[in-house]
Amino acid sequence: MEQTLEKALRIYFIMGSQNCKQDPVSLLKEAAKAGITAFQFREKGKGALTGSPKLELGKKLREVCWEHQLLFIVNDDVELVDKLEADGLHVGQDDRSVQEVRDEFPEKIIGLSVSNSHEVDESPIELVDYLGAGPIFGTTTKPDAKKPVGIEWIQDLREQFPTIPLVGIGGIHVDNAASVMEAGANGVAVISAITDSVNVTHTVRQL
Ligand SMILES: Cc1ncc(COP(=O)(O)OP(=O)(O)O)c(N)n1
Ligand SMILES: Cc1ncsc1CCOP(=O)(O)O
Ligand SMILES: [Mg+2]
Repeated sequence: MEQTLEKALRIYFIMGSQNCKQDPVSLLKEAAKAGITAFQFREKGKGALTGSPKLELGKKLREVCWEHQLLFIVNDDVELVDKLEADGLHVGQDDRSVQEVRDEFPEKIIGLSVSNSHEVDESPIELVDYLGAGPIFGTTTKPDAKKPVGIEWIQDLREQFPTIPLVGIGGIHVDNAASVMEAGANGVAVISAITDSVNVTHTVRQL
């Protein structure tokens, strides 16, 4: 990966088969051609694949990322990182600890979710490569999401960490993505903005 992580996280598409009304591989291809800059394989929740079907889908999605020089990040599933030769792993506050995953993957990109100051205070931020901040706006995509924190949370994090790569997540769509960037984020992480779009190419370009 030649470009900086900040630039690579600019349009960060997250998805699993459970989010898709169409074939996930075709959807990722279309989004990749339209200009997404990173992808997170998040096969999780109602209807998600497990075991070898999950692995096989992950391989196909990874191929698309390789073809388009997109970052390929795995959500939660530590076991899949090496199996899928992923560029990195995203963990939240209730997942494997940052210290453990950094010990296991010294060279991989590690992203961490932070939703409030307490989580920041309790997290070894110096061990992670980027932060996922949110949910910024209301979302129905993640049923167990915390309460929306607003773009003020991006501003707070940017003030506290002037240089860390930072993406906003949660309820981000074409009409509010600019406000997240203006608050200090390097990128927007989106699921339904793209999976529910009737014109993926147009949506990605607008984002
Ligand atoms: C970029 C990014 N930011 C935040 C999250 C959410 O992670 P987490 O809180 O662990 O929730 P799940 O996605 O695992 O349900 C993310 N996945 N990506
Ligand atoms: C995974 C995740 N983490 C916080 S909100 C969220 C869901 C984001 O989905 P959407 O972009 O559809 O609101
Ligand atoms: Mg998680």
